[in-house]
Amino acid sequence: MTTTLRLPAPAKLNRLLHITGRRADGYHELQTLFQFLDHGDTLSLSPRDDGELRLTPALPGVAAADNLILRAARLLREESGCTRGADIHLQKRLPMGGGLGGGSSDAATTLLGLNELWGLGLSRERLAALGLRLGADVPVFVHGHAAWAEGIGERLTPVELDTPWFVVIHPGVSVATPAVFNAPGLTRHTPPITMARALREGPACWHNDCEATVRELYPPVAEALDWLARFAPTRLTGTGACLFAWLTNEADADSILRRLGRHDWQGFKARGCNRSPLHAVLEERATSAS
Ligand SMILES: C[C@](O)(CO)[C@H](O)COP(=O)(O)OP(=O)(O)OC[C@H]1O[C@@H](n2ccc(N)nc2=O)[C@H](O)[C@@H]1O
Ligand SMILES: Nc1ncnc2c1ncn2[C@@H]1O[C@H](COP(=O)(O)OP(=O)(O)OP(=O)(O)O)[C@@H](O)[C@H]1O
Repeated sequence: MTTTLRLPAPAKLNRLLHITGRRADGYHELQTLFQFLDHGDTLSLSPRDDGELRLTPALPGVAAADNLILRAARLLREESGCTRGADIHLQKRLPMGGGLGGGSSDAATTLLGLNELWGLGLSRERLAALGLRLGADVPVFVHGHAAWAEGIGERLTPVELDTPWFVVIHPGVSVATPAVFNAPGLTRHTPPITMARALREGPACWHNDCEATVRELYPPVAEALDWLARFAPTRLTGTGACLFAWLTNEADADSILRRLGRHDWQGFKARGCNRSPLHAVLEERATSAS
């Protein structure tokens, strides 16, 4: 019987994103608070004995060789010496270039899922280090806990945040992360704050340093930010294009979504989670197997 692992690849939000410097290699030093959503992509993974790695369906505009799922699978094989293959099916829900970390989350789910399916036994630390070679956002998805992050986003301290309802809007444009980080006008020198202060003061001291640049480069994002802020406090996630507002109850989220009514904007509601839905599924599996 073939084992198929069906695993979530949740979205993340950057509840704040402060840029505090730029390294010699061009990457930016940041401070951010990552939190997961109970909404995301789903991957189904089954082993193949002929060594082939197959992914369906193809993602529009992404060559198979560049797909982070296949890159993660190949990296894991190179590092472990494993020669097995896999069939991977991706149910994509997260918009690409949305700031929700969809590609990074798919990569992390692939690393954890194939580690289990192929019986490799690599530690979370080792998988996170491999993930960092694929993207700055991959390690938090591998570790699976809401986190205060520094460095380029890889130095993680687990935190417990409030878990409100969120309304997330995608304003119909795709933002290229490098275009934002390379913009001359980007704020790059926000004074660092301590994690203790960020947690003590809460959203009053949380902002996203990419917002001004993204507003300028992508006017539909600016329009959506202004619209959503009429109802509740609103921020950009990552480098956009998605933005989110937080609400104390689900009914308020529903009420905002009913007013959305624009065909070029897509919106959804989701609950914030401090533990990744991926890790919840993997731990449930481990418990029921023991
Ligand atoms: C903005 C965030 O989403 C916040 O969580 C991430 O820092 C971006 O993470 P990511 O999409 O995994 O980004 P990567 O694929 O590693 O980098 C894409 C490009 O963004 C820029 N980049 C990214 C992360 C970072 N800390 N500094 C950067 O300058 C670099 O030009 C890099 O070539
Ligand atoms: N499996 C994948 N899913 C999504 N994008 C992928 C995948 N593989 C490669 N990519 C490429 O990575 C780019 C960034 O995708 P992603 O969905 O992670 O963006 P994002 O949400 O803006 O990420 P971040 O918040 O980490 O900046 C896409 O535009 C696409 O070209």
